[in-house]
Amino acid sequence: MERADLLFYNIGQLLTMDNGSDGPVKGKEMQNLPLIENAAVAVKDGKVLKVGKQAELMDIDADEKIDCKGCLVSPGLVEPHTHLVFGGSREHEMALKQQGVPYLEILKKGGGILSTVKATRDTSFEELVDKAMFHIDRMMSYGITTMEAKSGYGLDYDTEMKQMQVVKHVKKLTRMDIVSTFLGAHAIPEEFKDNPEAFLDEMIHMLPEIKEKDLAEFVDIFCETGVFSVEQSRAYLEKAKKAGFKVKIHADEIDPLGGAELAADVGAITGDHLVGASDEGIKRLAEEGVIAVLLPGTSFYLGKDKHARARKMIESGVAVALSTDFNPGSSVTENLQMIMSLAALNLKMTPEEIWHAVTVNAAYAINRGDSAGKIAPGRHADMVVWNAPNYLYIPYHYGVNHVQKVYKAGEKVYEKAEILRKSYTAAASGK
Ligand SMILES: N=CN[C@@H](CCC(=O)O)C(=O)O
Ligand SMILES: [Zn+2]
Repeated sequence: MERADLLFYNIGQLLTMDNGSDGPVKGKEMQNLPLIENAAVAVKDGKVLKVGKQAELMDIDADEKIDCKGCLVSPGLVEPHTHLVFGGSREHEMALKQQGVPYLEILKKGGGILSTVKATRDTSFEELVDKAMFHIDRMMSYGITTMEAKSGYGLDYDTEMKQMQVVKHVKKLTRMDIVSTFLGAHAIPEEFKDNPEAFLDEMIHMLPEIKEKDLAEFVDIFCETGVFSVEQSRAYLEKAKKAGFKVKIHADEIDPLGGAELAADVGAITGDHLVGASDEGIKRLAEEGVIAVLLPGTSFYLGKDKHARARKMIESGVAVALSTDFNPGSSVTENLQMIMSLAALNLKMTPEEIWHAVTVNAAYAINRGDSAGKIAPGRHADMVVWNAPNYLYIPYHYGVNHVQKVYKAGEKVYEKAEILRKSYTAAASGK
């Protein structure tokens, strides 16, 4: 008899996300959801041993059998765009936004990103580690098992290095898989406000050391009005590629500058935000196979009524991924399930497309397509057992956490706590 360490059984719906082929799932293909009903999954040595109909797996002898009670089971969610490491917080900006002060105006006056830069420069390594761990744990509780983390709140050598060293350090403290991105070009610091080119040169000079110390896999830039122009971004990313990095772009987030076209031109793995992406830009993303990382929580939180054109992107053959954009200014949430609801409501994505966007496509967006985002034999058993009867339910019931249990490489890393009802149920029954 075959032996396993774990057997997940009585799974009502199992989203394997395994369509038998490699690469991100593009365009209309995102509608075809790889799903098995009445399923089971066997796990051995942290890896998936067998996946199939329950009847085919019940003769496997397992040390631990996990009754999924007819619920939904999916791969661990993948979060492809976060600004994880920062000092302080910006709750005071909420009132400014309510008074109608635009996001880029707050930045121009030295607030926004620049106020977090000041706080991050003033925060110790140890405090940043604790703070990052707090947010990582919360993301894990929402079902995320693989994520990306950007620097970008230092804007000087010491603090950018500190942020990336924090990420390197927290990787040793958590079961979360974390992919690091250098976003030194996130804003123009006060010291360089009249000479952005010199600032970009400073950031470029850091690249060999970042590479040598293995502190980041990706380089990213904020291409936006009042931040870095398309031409500055192009030159910067070309140099980053020469230094051996994969590249990403904060593109067309607020103003439509041609960031999507730039992402296609430079062969970026992803273009992120893309709220203002042009028709031509979307066409080019599809042609060049650039993954669109959409962040509907940011449009929601900034009070915008303009949203990324997900339907147009999918109809044009683009692979779409979704993310929280977790950061202290434009999207303050670790809840990727909430983003799934916003993608349904504001981006008009279907539930089938949304599940692709938070698993397999998000994994490819951070170069983890080979290891995350699918439940398939030989892969790490990163799995979520949901308190939900089916996959439609998660975007439908919004704003709350539906996770029952999270497993990372076959190890349980989170289980929902029970409400302590004993005293009042006893009182109600007169005992
Ligand atoms: N737009 C640039 N960066 C972040 C916001 C960072 C911040 O406001 O602190 C974003 O992706 O939205
Ligand atoms: Zn961002």
